[in-house]
Parts: sequence; structure tokens; C-alpha cells
Amino acid sequence: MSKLTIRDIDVQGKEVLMRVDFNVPLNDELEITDETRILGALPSIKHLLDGGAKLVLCSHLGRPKGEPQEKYSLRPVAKRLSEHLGAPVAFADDTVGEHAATLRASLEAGQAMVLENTRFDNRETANDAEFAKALAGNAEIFVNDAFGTAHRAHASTEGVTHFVEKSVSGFLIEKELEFLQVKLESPAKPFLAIMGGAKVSDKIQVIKSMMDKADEFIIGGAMAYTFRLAQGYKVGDSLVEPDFVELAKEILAQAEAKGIKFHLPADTRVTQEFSPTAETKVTAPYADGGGIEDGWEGIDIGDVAIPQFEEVVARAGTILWNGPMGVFEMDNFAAGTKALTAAVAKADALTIVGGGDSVTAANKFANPADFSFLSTGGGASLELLEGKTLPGVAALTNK
Ligand SMILES: Nc1ncnc2c1ncn2[C@@H]1O[C@H](COP(=O)(O)OP(=O)(O)OP(=O)(O)O)[C@@H](O)[C@H]1O
Ligand SMILES: O=C(O)[C@H](O)COP(=O)(O)O
Repeated sequence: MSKLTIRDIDVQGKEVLMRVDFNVPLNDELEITDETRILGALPSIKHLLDGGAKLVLCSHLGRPKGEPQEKYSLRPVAKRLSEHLGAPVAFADDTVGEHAATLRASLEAGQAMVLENTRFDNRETANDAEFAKALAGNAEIFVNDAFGTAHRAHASTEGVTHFVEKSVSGFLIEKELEFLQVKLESPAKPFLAIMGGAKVSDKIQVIKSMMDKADEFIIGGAMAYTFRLAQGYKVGDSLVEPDFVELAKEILAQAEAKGIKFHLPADTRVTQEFSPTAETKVTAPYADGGGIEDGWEGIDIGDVAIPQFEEVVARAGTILWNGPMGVFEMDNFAAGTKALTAAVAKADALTIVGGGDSVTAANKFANPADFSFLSTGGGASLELLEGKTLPGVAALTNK
């Protein structure tokens, strides 16, 4: 069912509450290290301000568990936003308290402000009605543009919709759904899904759901070791999730039955020490009886795997990439992720990148403009690909 969007409303002189996903990474100095999500929200923010809204922005940052903590404050984000807008952005030290109320009451048309982290109050994640009502305040309109948090039914994503006249989606949610849903309905073939990273438990169900759509899979990162274990190979001290070995076996059998090309790394770069100066070596290919010895841990795909994967990427018509090939945060473990990032960036295909770390890799090792779309959603994009309904979208007003 289609939902009202930001294009369908008149906001002139009205107070508008907008949920954004400003859950950005901060370093120890509380500096923003990746502003993809801020940039993602800007088109909607500018559109509402140009339309004369009194704009109240809210978001979570991290998982502070109901306690205010300086390291999870949205203050640095409000400052960065003000730089992007070239206008002051007021910041409330609280979310639904006195300071927030005073600032909200003094907003003028075309001005924006940011509320403190919604998760500084436990009632946010509990989707508490009183908290949602206070958050809505005098706003007639709620705009949800927090795609990254749309899979959470929290007070600021779902609850609040019960206390405003209209709830609409913003441009970012619209764009995310366009790429992750609409464009993947009839993808140019072959449709390649590249899955990597560390969280097998989060992603293995997505692989299963995508077997009806994808023609080929590349599995990298720690994901690969659970599959290699399922095939009976030795994986040494590598990160595996034994609880998912059975499901991995099922997936491998299903791929074979359906004629899906399921590419696991032919070999693995391993180390004995998890550090930026550690020595590494590449195992013999699994097919030649290779595998990972005890005392060694897989940290990247190997030298045989890299060109094989590059070839698979080069022939794809559509590429969906979620999760790095290795521990790319350390240079000595980053070769596989670097090579794959470059290959995806130059592929003549629709290229969609999802997941926090994959987007970071895309920004670090390639020109972000060389990808068709960088998703701001980690869990949210995975749930969408699994075919689940996102509560933050479902709660919006029907057209
Ligand atoms: N072989 C490996 N062993 C251990 N960790 C690995 C390995 N390969 C990749 N990783 C780690 O996986 C992490 C990323 O995995 P993750 O599943 O969180 O992906 P993601 O793209 O960030 O997705 P999301 O945003 O959904 O969390 C990186 O920090 C990387 O260092
Ligand atoms: O980073 C994310 O995936 C979103 O901001 C949601 O955060 P959460 O997993 O803490 O709900």
C-alpha cells in the first residue's frame, strides 16, 4: 500500500517532527568519522525548511540504554548539520524536557533544531505511548526519513505516528525503497549477491531468502568459514558460528539443486596474531586439500580467490554487496576488500552497497560516486531483503 510522502504535504508555518538516523560513528574525540547518514537526510531537511517548516529533528545515537552519556550526545551532529545548512541549528539538552519545549516554542518558519538522543530515555525503545505523545508535542506532521532505524518499532519511529495528524516518508526512505525493493524486483542478470562481514547469524537468513532471486553469490569475510566448516574443511581458529553449520549445509545443497553459482573463497589469508603489524600467509586452495591449520585464523580472502571474485563481479548485471571480505580496518588484512571494492566500483552493473562497514569500505577504497547506491541501512536493509515489513514504514499514513 502506498504511503504519503514529503511531496504530499504543505508545511508552511507548521511544526514538523522529523525522525532521522543520525546514528553516526564518532571517534574518542567525539568527531564524526563518517557523515553518510547526515548527508542522506539533507535533501528532506532542506525541502522542509524551504517549505517554511518549523523543523524539530530527533534521532538515536548508539545504544546508551536509557542513560544520558556524553559520548552518545547528538550535539556534534547538530553542529555538523548547521555547517551543512549554513544556518544556526539549535540543540536541546533534553529530548522531551523543558529545554526542548522552550526551543520548540521559539522556532520560526524555516528554522531547524535537534533534540538530544531519544535513547537517553528507556521509554524510546519500549515504544511507550506517553513518551511518544511528548515527542510529538504540538507537531501536526511527522516525517520519517530514518531508513536505518525503520526496522525498529520504537516511540520515535512508530509510537509517535499515533499522536500527529499525518505521518509521511522522506526522500531518503523513498530512495532506499526504490533501490532495495523496486529495482531488485526485476534485476538485470546475472544478479550477484556479495555477502561478507562477521555476523553470520544476521546474514545467513538473508542468503536463504535471496536464493529465489540471485543467480550467483560470493561469500567472503568470516561468513565463509561457517560454509567451509559445513563442507568438512578445517578452519583453524577462525571466527565461525557452529549453530549455523546445518543451515549452511542446507543452503549449499539448495544452491546446487537450483543451479545457483555459490562462490566461496578458493583460499584464505591467515594470521597467528590479530594486529596491524602481524605476519600473514595464504593457505593452499581448499580444493587441493588446503584448509586452515589450528593456531591460525582467517582474516581475508586469499590470492587465488581475489582474481576469481573479480571475474564474477565483472560479468554481473546487478550487484548487491553487504559485508567486507576481510578485516579491512587493518591494512595488512585489507587486500581482498580493497580489490573487491574496486571491482564493484568499476562494474558495468547496478551496484548497491549496504551495511555500515561495507559503506565505509566503499568510501575508503573507491570513489563513492562510482556506485549506483550506498544504503544508509544495516539491519534495516537486511530485513527488507529478507522480505520483512519495516514497522517505521508500515506506520505511515496511507495515501
Ligand atoms: N575473516 C574475518 N574474521 C573476523 N572478522 C572479520 C573477518 N572478515 C571481516 N570481518 C569483520 O567483519 C566486520 C563487518 O561485519 P558486519 O557483519 O558487521 O558487516 P557490516 O557491513 O557492517 O553490516 P551491518 O552494518 O549490517 O553490521 C568488520 O569489522 C570486519 O573486520
Ligand atoms: O545503525 C543502525 O543499524 C541503525 O541506526 C539502528 O541502530 P540499532 O541497531 O542500535 O537499533
